[in-house]
Amino acid sequence: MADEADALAMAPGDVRERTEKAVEAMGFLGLERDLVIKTLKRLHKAFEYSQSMWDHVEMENYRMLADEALNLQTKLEKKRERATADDDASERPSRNVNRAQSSFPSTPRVNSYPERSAAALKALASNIIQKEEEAGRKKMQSDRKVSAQKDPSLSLSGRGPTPRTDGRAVRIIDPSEVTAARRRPDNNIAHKKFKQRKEEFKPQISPPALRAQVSGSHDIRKKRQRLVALRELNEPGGEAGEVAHGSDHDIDRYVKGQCRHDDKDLSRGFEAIPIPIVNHINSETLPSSFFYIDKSRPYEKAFVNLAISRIGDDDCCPNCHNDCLSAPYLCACARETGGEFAYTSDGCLHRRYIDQFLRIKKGLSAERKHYCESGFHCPHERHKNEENPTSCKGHPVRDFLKECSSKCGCSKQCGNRVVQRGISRKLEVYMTPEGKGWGIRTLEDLPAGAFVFEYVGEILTNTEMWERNNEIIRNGEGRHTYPVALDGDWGSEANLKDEEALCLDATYFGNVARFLNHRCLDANLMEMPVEIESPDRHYYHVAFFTNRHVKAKEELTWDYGIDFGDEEHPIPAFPCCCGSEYCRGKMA
Ligand SMILES: C[S@@+](CC[C@H](N)C(=O)[O-])C[C@H]1O[C@@H](n2cnc3c(N)ncnc32)[C@H](O)[C@@H]1O
Repeated sequence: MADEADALAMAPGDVRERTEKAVEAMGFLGLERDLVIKTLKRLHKAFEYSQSMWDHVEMENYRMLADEALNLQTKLEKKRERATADDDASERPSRNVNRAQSSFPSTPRVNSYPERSAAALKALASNIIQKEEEAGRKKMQSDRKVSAQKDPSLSLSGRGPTPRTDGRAVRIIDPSEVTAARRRPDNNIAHKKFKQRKEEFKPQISPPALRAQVSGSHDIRKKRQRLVALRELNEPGGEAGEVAHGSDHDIDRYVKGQCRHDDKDLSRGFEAIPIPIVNHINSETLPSSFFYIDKSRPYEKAFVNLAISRIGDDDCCPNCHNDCLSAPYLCACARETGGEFAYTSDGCLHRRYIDQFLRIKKGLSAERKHYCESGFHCPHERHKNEENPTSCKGHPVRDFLKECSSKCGCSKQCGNRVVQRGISRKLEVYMTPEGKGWGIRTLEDLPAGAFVFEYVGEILTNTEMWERNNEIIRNGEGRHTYPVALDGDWGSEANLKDEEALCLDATYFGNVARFLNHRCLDANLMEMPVEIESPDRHYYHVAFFTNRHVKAKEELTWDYGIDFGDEEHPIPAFPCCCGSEYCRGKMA
């Protein structure tokens, strides 16, 4: 029974349901969904991602959540006010995280809800946790006394809380102690506001009805649904139990969807060919915080304009039929690639692109570079040291591939539509034996120039990406994000703002390319920028092609272009174990 209750608390469906209930309850107070989700994340973190957070959140009609949401609202309002003031004072907001943190003014605010810092919230949570543990210990001691009287061999004296299979300690909650620990003086504004709003709702919803709506814990039907969901999650490949190790992103994840990886097909049928997941090395499973998507999507603020009206008559071939490659004339879509299509009739990238790539890699051809016009406004450089930015080190000039698009008259099978048709090669995600974590290998021989996959992820502005990285640094998670800058055209834009420059991040949402490992210099894949829907090259596709023949079962690799010696980079590079004779990132 105890196990069942425990497992119930960990079921992702349960977390999602509880999140929704909390959002709904706060909606009655006029608190917005985004704010509530953010607050839940803060609480989640403050409770060290323990599922016991939910018990506290749901107590007393979500009183704690209402308090914290109002705290956060005040904080965000203050931040917005400050940002507006800063905007007036200077044109560009600060990007240096460390400085931004330390220079946060702490001016008291009049007529606002008292603000609580993350540290204070953490202190509050640890106070509650301590109380719980104390209560748990007391309860265990008394339980032990009873059990010892019944069966002396069950005595666990001196061992502390019972370890769970997931490594976290079980906390036995005594609600009366917890409530006492959280009780606040009567002049608690949030509580008053909450009570007042509850009064306002009285005519429409009686307190028991509200309670049923916001909690559902007494609703037998809901309980049964939870149990069914739990049973499903306990099937092989399910992720029951993983939630206990969740991060800040968990709540987002449960709001956005569930991540259950199917060992038979990572893509859940979204790709034409299934992508199996195999692990013959250890017992690790794929990260549950990763969700497979087959097409890139903007995260929040990225401006991606794919309007048909932006495709000019010169950028498409409306008069073509079937296959542009076998037409007796060269259509407009070949003009972009120098009057020749980029693909051969067997669907591979033309040899000239591979040769050019290899020449550049081997240093035989000078890499052409674009330099940001004003030098010091390079998005790559300016965040490193805002006070004293380094000048633009140049962006490689990329030869874009251009595929036929929605305004072209050819068919989906046209030879100039390779990347947009998606993955067509047999691939496998597997646990690498060299300690690189998961990797990708091909299950079939691939000729040179074969399209393998594109890099799919969330489309973020540079600002959003830095915020995401900084959050990871602040949380001391020691994790990496997996962004790829869409910098193919940065060099041609003067004063490109961080709010406009884009990148793809596949850390949480992405396709199989997210498991592509790095190899120094002699990797077998090369990346190519591809223009499909948008001729402006602000947003484009990053496609991977083989640069040589690759044998079945070989790992697919890419040279990330990491500068392993870059000490200014806020996230240290991983010690490389690519095994290449040209390795630049080996540990000493
Ligand atoms: C894009 S992910 C690739 C998938 C990753 N291996 C995984 O298990 O999720 C990049 C991360 O993989 C690991 N990695 C990639 N190439 C590596 C290499 N050559 N040596 C060691 N670790 C590597 C690093 O941890 C890096 O941050």
